[in-house]
Parts: sequence; structure tokens; C-alpha cells
Amino acid sequence: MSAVLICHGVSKTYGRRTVLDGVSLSVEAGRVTGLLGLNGAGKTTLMRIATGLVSPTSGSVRVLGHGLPLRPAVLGRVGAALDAPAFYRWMTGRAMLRILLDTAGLRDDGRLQRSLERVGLDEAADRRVGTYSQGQRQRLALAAALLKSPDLLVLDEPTNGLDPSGVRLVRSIVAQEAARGAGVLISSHQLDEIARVCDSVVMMSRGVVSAAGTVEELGLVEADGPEGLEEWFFAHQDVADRPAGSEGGRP
Ligand SMILES: Nc1ncnc2c1ncn2[C@@H]1O[C@H](COP(=O)(O)OP(=O)(O)OP(=O)(O)O)[C@@H](O)[C@H]1O
Repeated sequence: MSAVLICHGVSKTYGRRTVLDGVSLSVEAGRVTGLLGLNGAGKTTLMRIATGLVSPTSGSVRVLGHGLPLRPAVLGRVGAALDAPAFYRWMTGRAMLRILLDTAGLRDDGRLQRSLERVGLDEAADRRVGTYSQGQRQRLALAAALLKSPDLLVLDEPTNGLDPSGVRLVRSIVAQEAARGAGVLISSHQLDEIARVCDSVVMMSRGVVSAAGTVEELGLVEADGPEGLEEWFFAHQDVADRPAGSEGGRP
């Protein structure tokens, strides 16, 4: 197995505030790694660092074997849909993707239409993005991330705002991308989705990794139903983040 992303001892401070403190993780080609944690745990910050959008304060990051800052050739192999994707509201979805394709220096060999179809946006593609629902914007962000057939795919809460068919779609796209050989890093608050789609999980708590391993090693496969998953989640959180009365222990 080869790692498409390796973070080692990554820290990030904003002013006096440490939001990541020595985070290490790796994402292997052909595997799906889930990033879990409460609001503010540092998941998005780590994903921004892993995609070259934000510099770490310290630590090392290797993306597809390359260090930061990521050169355009490396960025061309990274697909990302991070939180609150920004699109020009007056442009159509199709025009928006065309610009992203041109900027990445890629030829449209049919991949634009394929990406639209994969996310179920082909009918809405020629409407202005400003008329899209939240779920349609989320689907457009996913199409943009898939456009480059990336070797590293980073998805920050991709099921936010999606209806059940969209949630199912994301699950199957993630599985298809991993089967194609891409390494996928995905964050979500939907524990059942993570349990179903991920090979391994990194749990973050207040900027540090509180647990990491395969879904089998972490006992996620045995956690059953919403209550079982919730219990599992809090058992792997930092002690201070556990709700009162929780008896879960650190693995
Ligand atoms: N540009 C910034 N300046 C200052 N603080 C920031 C900045 N970006 C993020 N933070 C802080 O870093 C911490 C981690 O935020 P981050 O968005 O990475 O968390 P998260 O785990 O993705 O949360 P959520 O589940 O709510 O999306 C938060 O306390 C946030 O306020």
C-alpha cells in the first residue's frame, strides 16, 4: 500500500490559540479514512492543510510524495470539497466546472459531463448556481472534486444538506473512487456513514488525535444502531469531551 497523504506532528496556531497539536495520520491509496470529532476539533483545519490551502505552523505534510507548498502538478492530482464551497452565483454549474477544468489545465475528454452525471446534476447543469438548493451546491462541489480523477480526494462533510438519495450517492462515489485507487479522506458527523464507508478512522478531540485505527481495531464494526454508534463515539473522545454519565474508556 502506498500513502497518498502523510501528516506528521502537524500543529496549527492562530494567534495564541492552538487548534491542531501534533496531529499525525496517513491516507493510503485505495482506502477510505474517516475523520471524526466534535465541532471545532480541527478536522477542517487539517483538511485545509492537507490540500495546501493553509500552512501548518509546524510538522510535516507529504501529499503524493511531495511537501508543502504544493506545486500545480501535485494540486492537479488532488480533489477537494471543503466546507462552504464558494461558487459564482451568476454562472451555470456547467460553466463553473469548465473554469475549474481550464484552470487545472485539463482537456475536456467528456469528464465534465461525466462528473455532472455522477452527482446527479446533469439536468440542473445549465441553470445558474444562484438558483441551486443547498444540496445541489453540495453536489456541484463534489463534481468539482471529481473532475480531475484525483489520486487524493478530500471531502469535508460531503453529505451535509443532502437528501437520502444524495447520501447514498456520496457513499457509492467514495467507494468507487477508492476502488479506482484514490485515497479518500472524509469527515462527517454521520457516524453510520463513516462506519459503512471507511476502512479506518482518525478521531480528533480538541486538536489532537484521540484514537486511530481500522474500523475493526477501533470496534466500530460492532457498534450497532444510532445509540451504539454514539456510545462508541464518546468512548473514543477526550475525557473532557464525554457527556456526563458516559462510561466509555479510552482504547
Ligand atoms: N482562520 C482561523 N482563525 C482563527 N481560528 C480558527 C480559524 N479557522 C479555524 N479556527 C478555529 O480552529 C478550531 C478548529 O476549527 P475547525 O473548523 O478545523 O473544526 P472542525 O473540527 O472542522 O469543526 P466542525 O465539525 O464544526 O466543522 C475552532 O476552534 C475554530 O474556531
